[in-house]
Amino acid sequence: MEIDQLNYKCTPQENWQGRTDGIDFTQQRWHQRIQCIDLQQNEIPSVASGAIAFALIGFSSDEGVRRNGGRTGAVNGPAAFRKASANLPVHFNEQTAIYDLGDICCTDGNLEKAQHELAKLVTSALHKGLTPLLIGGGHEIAYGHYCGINDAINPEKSIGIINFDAHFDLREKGSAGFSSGTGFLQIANDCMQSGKTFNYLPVGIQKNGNTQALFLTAEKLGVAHIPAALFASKGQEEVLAKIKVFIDSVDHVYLTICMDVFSAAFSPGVSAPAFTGIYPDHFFFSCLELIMTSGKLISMDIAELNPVYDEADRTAKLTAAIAFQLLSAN
Ligand SMILES: N=CN[C@@H](CCC(=O)O)C(=O)O
Ligand SMILES: [Mn+2]
Ligand SMILES: [Mn+2]
Repeated sequence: MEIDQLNYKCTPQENWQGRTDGIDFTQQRWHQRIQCIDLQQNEIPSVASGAIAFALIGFSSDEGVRRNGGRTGAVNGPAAFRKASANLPVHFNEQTAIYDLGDICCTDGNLEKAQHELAKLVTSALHKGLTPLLIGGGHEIAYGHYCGINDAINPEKSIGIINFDAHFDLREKGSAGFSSGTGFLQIANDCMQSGKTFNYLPVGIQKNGNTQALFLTAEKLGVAHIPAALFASKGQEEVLAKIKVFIDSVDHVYLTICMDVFSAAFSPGVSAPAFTGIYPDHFFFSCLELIMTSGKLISMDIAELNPVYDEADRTAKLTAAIAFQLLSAN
């Protein structure tokens, strides 16, 4: 595929370094399995039908958070993620391939261009039969990611967006332009223009992280959200039931996880920490399980990992643990 070199950085294979217990498959860790592809030299590998392959793609951008007046640093999220996940033990099948396709970068303030390059890469990876896992970067990753999915699928089919996030990210374009807080309103507007239904389920929403105006925008758009408070044990069945009903109502699911959905105790390395956020406990992982086993998950991302504010790498390690779950199901 054509990729603008100004927006692209391949991952050198030697960046995947870690502990080596042995070379037998059962002894391996991620750094021994992940294959880096330089998209300026090589095509995205095709996947044989029936085989499973994931495309790891970084979105190295601070621009959306900067425009949104937040704390920058997520530009180095993809690098922190690779470092934190290199030693993860391999629990996927020997036939499963994981390609690191490198980073789409925004270095010149032109966020729209970087999102466009990201969308093109996502579309190409999906056309080749890969399942993308994107690592941000700010939550401006979502708009580029969605556009790429939308371009890849049969236009008759619907996309449902499940967003684990403390925030709606349904802001109007600000004086600095579109940002990390506007992505889902941009998608809603695109849907409106093309006559598509906007299927959006924000999960883990905090009252103390969103203005009344944002709740009203969600209501006007017909967006039903799952509040963080419902993650308390008495609400858990309802959370699972609501996610299931949403999945049943769409053809494809795009999963996006904003690392600030978690309590700041677990996820301090983000722009806008949620002090009353959800816990990354077994219940959270059972929500992921429900989505992963639906057979509808087309593409996923994890956004807002910001190593500048991380403590003892715990947000990076949590991001890695979520990716581990997402990639180890088969
Ligand atoms: N992607 C983040 N969005 C949040 C950030 C909130 C904040 O910085 O306090 C938002 O715009 O609402
Ligand atoms: Mn967000
Ligand atoms: Mn958020």
